[in-house]
Amino acid sequence: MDRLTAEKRMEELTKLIERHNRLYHEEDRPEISDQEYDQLVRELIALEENFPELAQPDSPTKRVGGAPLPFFEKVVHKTPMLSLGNAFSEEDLRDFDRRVRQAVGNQAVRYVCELKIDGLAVSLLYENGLFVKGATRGDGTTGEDITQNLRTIRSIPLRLRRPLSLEARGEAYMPKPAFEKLNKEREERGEPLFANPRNSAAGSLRQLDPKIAASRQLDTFIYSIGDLQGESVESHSEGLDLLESLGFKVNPERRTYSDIEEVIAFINSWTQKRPSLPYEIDGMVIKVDSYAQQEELGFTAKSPRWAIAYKFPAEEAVTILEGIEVSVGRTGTVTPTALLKPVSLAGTTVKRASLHNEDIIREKGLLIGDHVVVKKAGDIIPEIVAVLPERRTGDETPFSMPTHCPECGSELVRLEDEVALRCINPMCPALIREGIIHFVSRTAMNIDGLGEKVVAQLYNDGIIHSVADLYYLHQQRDVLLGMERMGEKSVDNLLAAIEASKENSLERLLFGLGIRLVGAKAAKVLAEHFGHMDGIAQAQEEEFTLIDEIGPKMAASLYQYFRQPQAEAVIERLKAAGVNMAYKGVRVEGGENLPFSGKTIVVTGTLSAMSRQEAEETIARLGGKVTGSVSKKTDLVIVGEKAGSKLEKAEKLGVAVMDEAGFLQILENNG
Ligand SMILES: NC(=O)c1ccc[n+]([C@@H]2O[C@H](COP(=O)([O-])OP(=O)(O)OC[C@H]3O[C@@H](n4cnc5c(N)ncnc54)[C@H](O)[C@@H]3O)[C@@H](O)[C@H]2O)c1
Repeated sequence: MDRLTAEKRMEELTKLIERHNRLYHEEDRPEISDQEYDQLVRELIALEENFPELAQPDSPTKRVGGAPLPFFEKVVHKTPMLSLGNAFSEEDLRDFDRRVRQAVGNQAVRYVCELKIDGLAVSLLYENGLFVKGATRGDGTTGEDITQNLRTIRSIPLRLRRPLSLEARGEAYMPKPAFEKLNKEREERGEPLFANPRNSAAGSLRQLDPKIAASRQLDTFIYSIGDLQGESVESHSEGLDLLESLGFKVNPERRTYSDIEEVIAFINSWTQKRPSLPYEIDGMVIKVDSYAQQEELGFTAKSPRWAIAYKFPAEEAVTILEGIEVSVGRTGTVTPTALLKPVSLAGTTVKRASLHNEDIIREKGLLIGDHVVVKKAGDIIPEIVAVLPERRTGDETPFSMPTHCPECGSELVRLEDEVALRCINPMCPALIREGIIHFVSRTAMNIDGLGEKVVAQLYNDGIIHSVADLYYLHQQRDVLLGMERMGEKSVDNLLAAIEASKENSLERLLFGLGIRLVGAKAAKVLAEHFGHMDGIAQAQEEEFTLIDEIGPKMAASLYQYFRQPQAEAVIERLKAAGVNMAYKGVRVEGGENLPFSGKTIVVTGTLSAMSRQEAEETIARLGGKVTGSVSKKTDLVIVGEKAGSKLEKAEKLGVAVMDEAGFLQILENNG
């Protein structure tokens, strides 16, 4: 970037940040998310580093908070109440550790890790054990006198257990239940809602009438001691212990470590556990424990060099909807997918989000170019949860769903009581291709080495036209060898996996055919009931409905499927290739012999080997019942990476827990 452009952008950023500071710190009504704000600040810092001569002495990167409100008495802090430097990654934390160790020479360092409570900083002055004055941080030098409001918070002792004079600093916050209750009441009264518990706590403490603050159920955690008279402490952790013994509420989730890697592990554990807390935390604070070392490290204009705030990755992010792509699935349903301006969300970059169906586009009033809020649903698939119409510029354009299939051009239809549009052309390349992808998938025929890309290539190049053609691929070894990324070894493995799949029990084949409405569980029931494909293919519609688990719609779908000449041809070709058509399990009523029979199972966290849906279908195939939440009735919880509150609950209730490796072992043992 040239100097002139940088100068312009820096001015622009300064104005923007100042505006958002005012809205957030002075008016308690932010318009953008903290992540967006932090992004603006990081951009300005980077420009100031690249063009130091352009950095302004009063830049918002060097200032703390906002101006105190005029209708409160002012309190000048004895020592400034500063902000904290930020860390957004493990690398940032290791850099902090390197800086600290460099500054203190070869001395050993101990860190205290604390939760970063999302409220507002308060200063509490005590004289001879009595609470005499309480203030906000304000601009760091001067805060607002909110003593009367602070007196209403029960966890702030009005008299200490010993008559000491000191300043206690901490965070005043609104617990989640109180925040939800407050916003519900405001909604009922038609008043504007608070954006988050932090802003509602700040708003409550800056009321002129203490009765209002008293009604807001605020709480505190105290995290530092200063100006202590007549006694002394040598370290931050000792200070916290003293505060606790004097009657302050100090957060119990604090730990001391000497190795930054232990600090990182502790932080990561909280990234997962934080939803279970009854109050909001937006990160973790890491502080050098020894006061002597803190002194050596000192301060920048805005923050201490001996502490850093690690900010959790965003669970929601704001970005721009750049377009909508429409694709056709194996059952012909047409699904729109949002194409997003790439944004970082919970540790990954998100570029696409599911929109499920057109109704969502209409309900949410989405326009191309809109600012949207994206969230990771169940921490895996991002989705659009809100549109921000107030951020429209007028350049946004509406989107309408196509009337014809983007792959085969035939007219799309809406089947009765369905919201989604469908392509009903059985010869549509999308339906066939996606159908083959489903057929080879882990929960169906489980053919290793046939990923989506390989299937798409085989189909697009005209090497296969249906699932049956897979079983004749050995006749085209040379063609396979000519494909990209296909060496001798991978072709051999692939052909062996296809050969092995011929031995699968009937339910896998039946599920793999992708008959509308027939999921893994129904396929199992049918296979068990009929024992052979021929029985199913020849059955009358009524015969299906006599089976408990099969409803009239599925019965109709099954009957129609087997009356199609293409379906008949595919099954004949599969038979001719030697694909097993019989049920191989023991035909016992209810399938008691399956590993998960009669078990209620919950899956939580991210599995590495398969999607959540695949896992659930597999469990169903193995006799288990999958539910969404953990209770006393749950028999087993299967946990993947980043399992959160469900794992905790299972542990609390004493429910059995199995990791992914254990789960995969069971799958392996059960074909
Ligand atoms: N959305 C917006 O428009 C907007 C605007 C301005 C600021 N902000 C948010 O506010 C931040 C800047 O505010 P800040 O200066 O208060 O910095 P900060 O929130 O990043 O960190 C400093 C504050 O952390 C708090 N804290 C909580 N637990 C603590 C603990 N255990 N030990 C020490 N401190 C603890 C203290 O109040 C302290 O003042 C931004 O990074 C952004 O997240 C948002």
